[in-house]
Amino acid sequence: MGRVIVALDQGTTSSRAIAFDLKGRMVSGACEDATPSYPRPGWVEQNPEMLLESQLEALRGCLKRGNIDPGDVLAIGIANQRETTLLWDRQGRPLMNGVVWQCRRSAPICEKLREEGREAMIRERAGLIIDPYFSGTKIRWMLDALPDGQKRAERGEILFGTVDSWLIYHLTGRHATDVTNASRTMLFNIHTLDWDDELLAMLDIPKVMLPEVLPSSCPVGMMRPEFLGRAIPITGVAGDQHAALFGQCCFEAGSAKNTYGTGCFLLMNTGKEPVASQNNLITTVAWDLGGGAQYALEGSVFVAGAVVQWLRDEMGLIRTSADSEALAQSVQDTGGVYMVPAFTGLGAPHWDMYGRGTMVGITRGTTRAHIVRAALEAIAYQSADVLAACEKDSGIHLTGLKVDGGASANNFLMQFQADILNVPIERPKVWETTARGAAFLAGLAAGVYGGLDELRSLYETERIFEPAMAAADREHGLALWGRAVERAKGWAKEV
Ligand SMILES: Nc1ncnc2c1ncn2[C@@H]1O[C@H](COP(=O)(O)OP(=O)(O)O)[C@@H](O)[C@H]1O
Ligand SMILES: O=P(O)(O)OC[C@H](O)CO
Repeated sequence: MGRVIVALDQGTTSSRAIAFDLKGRMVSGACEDATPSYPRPGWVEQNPEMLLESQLEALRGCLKRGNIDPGDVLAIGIANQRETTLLWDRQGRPLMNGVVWQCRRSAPICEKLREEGREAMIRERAGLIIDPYFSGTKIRWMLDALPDGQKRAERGEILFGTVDSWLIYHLTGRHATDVTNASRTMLFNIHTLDWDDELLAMLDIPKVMLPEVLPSSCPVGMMRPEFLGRAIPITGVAGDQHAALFGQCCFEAGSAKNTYGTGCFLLMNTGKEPVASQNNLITTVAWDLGGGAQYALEGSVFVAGAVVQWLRDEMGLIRTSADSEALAQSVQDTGGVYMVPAFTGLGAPHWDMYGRGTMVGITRGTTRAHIVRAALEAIAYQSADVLAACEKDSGIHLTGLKVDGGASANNFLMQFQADILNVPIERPKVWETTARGAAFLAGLAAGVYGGLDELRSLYETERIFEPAMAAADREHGLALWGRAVERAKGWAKEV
């Protein structure tokens, strides 16, 4: 095996390590479960030690499976689930379970921020909407829950980080994050690219607990030799959705990708200036290669592939996630069933933290296949809502959308997505674009790649799904979907 770049992709449900050769081809990979726990309705947690251990296990597995000598690993790049909030002490010991991005526990803190009229200020500085999704209110909740939490944090005894920081801290000893991850905290000013004193004061979060903010492609530190027997440079870090945008080579303003993983994240590159959303999207830092930030508009949908998992694990309607494809194709339509999988509220563009899942239109004739099809269609409808907002905000009409993530393997879903958007869907040969993006970021800083043109030349399309639905059917479907969404809103306040 020749020389490689290894990407660590720490996601919501799995930790993956993937080795790429210098042409960006996957040469080895390993995956370990990173299962979250759900201690109360709407709460989602992860054990920080488990995140680290599963990631290291995946790394070792990837090298072993590919027969890769650690000496041939030129650089490591990290991509991670974003917003998930961890607190640890200066010995690196976690102080409690990590609060996962999907967790709703800080909803009351968000409500208070809304009552205080902070919306416009947060949107202007952080580019974000007030929602428990982002790290800031999670940190507040955690400091309140820990004995003497606030005082200890003020004394510098407690460190905060998203999953990238947690990994970097343990792998290198440095307390650092990158601009993309920082831009998801609600504490970071996306214009100055620095922590924002007013946002910190708003939540009473001591600056001393925050990591140093780095570009997404730069020398981060050396992974200590104790892990693989020799020191290896870490030279790329980005939130997973930003890494996927990069891995999809969406380098120009107006290019966009949608990742179908646990959730669905549609990001559109908007260039060197942040675009303020008028349609309930968020403005985020796409990446910084060291010469300033590139920005993106993002629509985040909380539940996408996770609804398929739920049909499999809780409802027992399918045996594997992949089975959903044939079952959905076994019926002509959903028989009038619409499912809104708002299990953890609704993200963009609705932002209803009290929304909950619903299904409408069930009859005695509704079958398992109808329900599975309705779930897959819901993933596409949610993405359509987000894309419509993206087009309105940017004034750009998309001529194509690149896709990736576990559920993008589903051909029924991809065809339905093309139909409902009326836009061709392009699926790349390398589906692990998140990992590929992290490897590209690391490879640029390590001097493996000469620049963006070289990365572009490595991109290969696997399949294009052309839209084939009549306009009237599309409009009918979207209208009924909109009505179903209205029914899901606010439900947690009723029960
Ligand atoms: N063929 C498929 N059809 C539909 N959903 C799928 C398929 N394969 C995987 N999934 C879903 O995709 C998700 C896993 O995608 P992945 O990109 O690995 O997610 P994450 O990075 O969020 O952990 C799971 O929720 C799974 O249910
Ligand atoms: O773990 P994923 O791939 O579903 O991504 C999670 C997102 O980064 C959350 O914002």
